[in-house]
Amino acid sequence: MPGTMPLLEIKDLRRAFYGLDVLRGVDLSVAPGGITGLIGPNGAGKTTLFNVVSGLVPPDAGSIRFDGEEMAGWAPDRISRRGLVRTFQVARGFPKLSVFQHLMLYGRDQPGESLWQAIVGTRAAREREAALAERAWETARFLKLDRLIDNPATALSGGQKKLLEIGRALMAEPRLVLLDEPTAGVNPTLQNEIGERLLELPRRGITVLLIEHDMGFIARLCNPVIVMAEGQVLTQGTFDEVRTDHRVREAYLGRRAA
Ligand SMILES: Nc1ncnc2c1ncn2[C@@H]1O[C@H](COP(=O)(O)OP(=O)(O)OP(=O)(O)O)[C@@H](O)[C@H]1O
Repeated sequence: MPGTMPLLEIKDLRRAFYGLDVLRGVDLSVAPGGITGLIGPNGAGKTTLFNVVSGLVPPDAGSIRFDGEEMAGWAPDRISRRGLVRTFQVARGFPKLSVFQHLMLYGRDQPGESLWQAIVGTRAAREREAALAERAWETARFLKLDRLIDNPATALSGGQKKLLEIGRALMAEPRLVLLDEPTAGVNPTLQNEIGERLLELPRRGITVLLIEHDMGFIARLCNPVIVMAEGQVLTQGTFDEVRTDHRVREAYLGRRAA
């Protein structure tokens, strides 16, 4: 939308590893309220961009403004408390915990909660725990994981694990979620299911930026689509615009030929 302040605005973001320039001056912005796709050939720097934006890897240079606030170089927990949360390509987890426990764990680190209150079991802490449990249930229902809420997370299928990973991000009450390949390795039925859930997020006030290699999924969900290649943003537009852009084709073909 013209005139709308971007929710996320990245300028000239740079990061190298052992002399290899992986992010070579990334400029992009994400408007609030939609699902933006981030695509590009393997090695383009997409996951590294997520790592830097979420605070896992500090940038060498550049600016990351979220909702108008500069957060380049901040620690991950400070960033997520501000409402910018990411998921990982390979869902990480704790083998012994149930779906419910996983969700509760990720809802915890909220402003206003103190460990001391939790230890002494004040009324405020009990109320907070109850509210958190309600949110865990609501999140599980939203993702259709409620039937499985007491199961160990390890017993979930690959696709259900992906849903749980999204659920953990939602427990942090984000305003922006970065999803790294939310449907990689998932069967088509569950992929559709995940897509349907994601389409709901903007209606709940959650903006989405997602990396995906499945172009059908990108076409169905994402507008705009940002294309990265060799550590920079190559172009952006609707899926059809970028699909027919010869520079995008060359970037993909170039990598395959390499
Ligand atoms: N911590 C690191 N140490 C060294 N090199 C790294 C590190 N993180 C990323 N790289 C390198 O950065 C380059 C870009 O990787 P990145 O994973 O960001 O690309 P990508 O676009 O996400 O690719 P894919 O689509 O395959 O996931 C790769 O050459 C990778 O080896």
